[in-house]
Amino acid sequence: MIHARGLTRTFKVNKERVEAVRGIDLEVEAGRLVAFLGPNGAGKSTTLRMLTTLLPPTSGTATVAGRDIVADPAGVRARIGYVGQKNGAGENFRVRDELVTQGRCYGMTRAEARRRAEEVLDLLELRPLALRRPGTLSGGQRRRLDIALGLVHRPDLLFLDEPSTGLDPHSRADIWQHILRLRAEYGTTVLLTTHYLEEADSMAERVVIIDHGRVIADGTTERLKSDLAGDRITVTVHDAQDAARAAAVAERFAAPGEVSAEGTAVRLRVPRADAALPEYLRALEAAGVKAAAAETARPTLDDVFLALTGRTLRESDGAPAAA
Ligand SMILES: Nc1ncnc2c1ncn2[C@@H]1O[C@H](COP(=O)(O)OP(=O)(O)OP(=O)(O)O)[C@@H](O)[C@H]1O
Repeated sequence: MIHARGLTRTFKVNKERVEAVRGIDLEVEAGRLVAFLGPNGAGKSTTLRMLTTLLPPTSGTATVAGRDIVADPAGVRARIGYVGQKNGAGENFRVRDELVTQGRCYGMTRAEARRRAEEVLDLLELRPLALRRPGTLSGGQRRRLDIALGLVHRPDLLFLDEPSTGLDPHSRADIWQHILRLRAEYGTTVLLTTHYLEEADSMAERVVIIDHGRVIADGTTERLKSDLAGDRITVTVHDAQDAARAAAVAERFAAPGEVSAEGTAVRLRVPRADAALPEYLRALEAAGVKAAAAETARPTLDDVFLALTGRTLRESDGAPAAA
């Protein structure tokens, strides 16, 4: 559905060059839900805007929904939906009429556009709001209208730039339910950007982490976590002497840099805690060290970002992008 090779985009601001995107390769198969995750200024929106033909690339090539983004931008646009960060609806029409007008813009007859407007009103649960003006809708309702507008022409591929940013937790969960339903019921391919770690973690099947205009990791959340961050095991023993011995035993299960002892607690990072913990506890017993307590924790995507960059995503948010 998306094949991109070496996409770059440079902006000139006054006399300075801002390298917003520095060479992105991307393959997305039909029916997938992919999240671009990265700090502010990482290049997520710029990449999306190139893939949706809103912005020409400085270099590189891409086909989206089978059409070349440079040679056939109209062909791409006819086959994709794009929901930007800013609201797509105007203020002049009521919700239903906005949808009909959108259909007309895509060349539908009036009757066809009306029929499709009714379908998307149901799809995004907007029917009770059909006669309202967009300006009177709540943030979450308005976002649903934006998504409905992006779906009027039945695109196979939907791009969503920060679909849940600025919404309260309830509305964010609601938007996600709609996105997941689109994919489950209609097989729509969805590529979205987010900087909400927890959302990318729990909702997306594949996460592409972008930093300073480059893809620094790409895979399922499970894979990224076990390959790049690993699970944490914390074992508490009875005194500092035992902790030192437990740390020495831990080095059989984890690399030396992944083991630490502090007071009576020993921490280690391993690819899979469920497999390693029983063995570690047995090895401690064999070494004559008694464990008082043991716990495991799955890594977060922030741990993955930290392992890759030495920074946390939260720290990076709001930091100016490197040029
Ligand atoms: N039109 C523009 N002119 C100049 N610089 C731009 C332009 N658009 C984006 N940039 C710069 O390119 C870099 C990447 O911006 P982009 O919006 O793609 O990041 P992002 O990852 O989407 O960030 P956010 O999460 O804040 O939306 C930033 O340094 C930004 O200031």
